[in-house]
Amino acid sequence: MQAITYELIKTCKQTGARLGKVHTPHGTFETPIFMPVGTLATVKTMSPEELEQMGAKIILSNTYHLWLRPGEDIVEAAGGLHQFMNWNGAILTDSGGFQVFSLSDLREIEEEGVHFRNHISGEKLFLSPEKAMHIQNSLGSDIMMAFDECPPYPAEHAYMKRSVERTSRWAERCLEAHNRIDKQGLFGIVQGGEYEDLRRKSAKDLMSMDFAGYAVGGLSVGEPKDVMNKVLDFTTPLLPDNKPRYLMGVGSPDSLIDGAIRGIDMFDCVLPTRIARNGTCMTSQGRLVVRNAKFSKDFSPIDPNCDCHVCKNYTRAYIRHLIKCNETFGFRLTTYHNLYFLLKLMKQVREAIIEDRLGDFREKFFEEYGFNEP
Ligand SMILES: O=c1[nH]cnc2cc3nc(NCc4cccs4)[nH]c3cc12
Ligand SMILES: [Zn+2]
Repeated sequence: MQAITYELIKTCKQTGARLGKVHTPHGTFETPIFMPVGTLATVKTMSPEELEQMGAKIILSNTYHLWLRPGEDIVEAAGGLHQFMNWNGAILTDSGGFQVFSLSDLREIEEEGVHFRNHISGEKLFLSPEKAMHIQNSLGSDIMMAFDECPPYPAEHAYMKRSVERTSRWAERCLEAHNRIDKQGLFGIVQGGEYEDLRRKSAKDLMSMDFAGYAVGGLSVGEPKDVMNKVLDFTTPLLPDNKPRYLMGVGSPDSLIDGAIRGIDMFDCVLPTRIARNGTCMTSQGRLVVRNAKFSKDFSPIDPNCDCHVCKNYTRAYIRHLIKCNETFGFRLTTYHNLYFLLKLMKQVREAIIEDRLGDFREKFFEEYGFNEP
């Protein structure tokens, strides 16, 4: 029995968005959904209890980081990642390829795998499809990602073609190495950059291999938003209706809505937690830099339209004070609110899909948030 199954509930009549359910060994979640990122086995400054309280159902963690520190053997000895970090919801782990390219130098890509330098100790390391699968098996994540190459943006068509062909061969090797079908689901990652012919080839290759779900990779790497939306316009329709579709690394409110409209079910991004730690909050009226002096005597909540625990109990003046004094509690408050804001946004997207009005919702949200698109 597959560990991960997808149930299509409804498609929005106004857009290409769809409401679905993903069943995992650690619970079921509705989609479209946002997944908070917990790279080092913690969603920075949040406790698992707070994540549960705010409605998070699935979080992300990183194979590369946990392999380096504390080591997959220690996580396995703890009984796996869920036990180690005391998180009972679902966990998805990225496979490490992207992190190697975005964090390490001295990278050599070969057919066998990637040689690189540990970005902390400087020692030489090697990661292959088989090794990435072994580490994820030890971590015990519910959803594992195939080992892929995410080429830089932009990339020549010739390079991208060779890269897609190798990523397809690596995907095959990941499937062969994946031996816990009943406990862990494996998603393939579609590459191909902005080239429709290569996206078609990548999707066709991966769909012939029958993964539990499909990610659209190679995006949110510096390309303009209209390029991302164009790639999604011709890529998501290629993917099967009965499997989850995951857009990697996307997390700004406008991109979440535009990705859902184009048929994406799952999103992750470090944005909400990263900007929170420098005192920037997402609100229904746009971004608010709460450390700004103009909020020093502002005793209103971060977002008057937000019903989160932070907005009910704390003021901009107090949070600004904490951030200015570099008090950890201040970062906890901005992080909690930002995550709650995106989780609630996706709940509103799901409601709009049920009522066939996601296009109207987009227009109203964009206008209030201040996105310049009409
Ligand atoms: O093709 C991909 N393959 C596997 N993991 C990814 C993660 C990704 N994360 C982003 N963007 C978000 C970022 C996070 C840090 C720097 S960019 N784009 C991504 C693309 C990929
Ligand atoms: Zn709030």
